[in-house]
Amino acid sequence: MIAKPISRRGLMLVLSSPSGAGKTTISRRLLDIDPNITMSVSVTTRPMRPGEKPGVDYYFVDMPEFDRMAESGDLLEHARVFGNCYGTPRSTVEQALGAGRDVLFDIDWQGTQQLAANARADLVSVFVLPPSGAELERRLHTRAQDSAEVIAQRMAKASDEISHWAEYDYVIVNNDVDESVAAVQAILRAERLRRTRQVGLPAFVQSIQAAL
Ligand SMILES: Nc1ncnc2c1ncn2[C@@H]1O[C@H](COP(=O)(O)OP(=O)(O)OP(=O)(O)O)[C@@H](O)[C@H]1O
Ligand SMILES: Nc1nc2c(ncn2[C@@H]2O[C@H](COP(=O)(O)O)[C@@H](O)[C@H]2O)c(=O)[nH]1
Repeated sequence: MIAKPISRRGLMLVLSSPSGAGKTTISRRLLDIDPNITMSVSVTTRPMRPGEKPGVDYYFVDMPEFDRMAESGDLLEHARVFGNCYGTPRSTVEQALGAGRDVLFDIDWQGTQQLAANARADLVSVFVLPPSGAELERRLHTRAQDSAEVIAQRMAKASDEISHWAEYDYVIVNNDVDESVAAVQAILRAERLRRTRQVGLPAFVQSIQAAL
């Protein structure tokens, strides 16, 4: 007889990195191959980039709306990054976790610290490093979505961002996208098997013992 899957708590998988290291690229690939993951779509006051879709890449809001959400507790975490405000809507995350789904976050170190302070047991954090500073700058230019001024501003902040690498559970160097995606999948696989996340284990073990 094949046993029913053991129920488990969903986890919060956070990817952080300096801008341009590849979080979005890795996230999209993970979402394509793993149906158990829900992406947390953030709200932001930053202008929409060419090709971005509202409600898919971000919920684009103005500053008064962002302040209203932050003040009414609608955001699980929020931070100012590169002069704009970003935050994670609470409701999607809570619904997904409640349904035993994993939630993927593309957020910075400030947001990760807030999640760690409020929900450490559910958090799995991964810091994505670029192979080098020169390659990081090349990627920001190749993406061709930000002005030279915005790229210069993000490069100027890269060292500060990277200084938070040691606060994360895992660190990967995004040299090759396939390898990075495989590394994050391996992390996910192990973290899903943690005893404390498998909330259906006591009942399952009891059912085995009862039949012995
Ligand atoms: N391993 C890789 N090798 C080469 N290019 C890559 C790699 N990973 C991502 N890229 C490219 O680098 C650019 C930046 O990637 P991406 O937008 O995923 O970065 P990000 O970390 O999400 O940035 P941001 O924080 O600004 O949102 C994109 O053009 C992407 O195609
Ligand atoms: N603390 C949070 N950081 C966020 C959130 N959404 C995105 N981000 C981070 O902002 C920068 C810039 O993103 P970009 O899309 O403008 O390039 C990047 O480091 C993201 O990880 C959020 O909800 N909270």
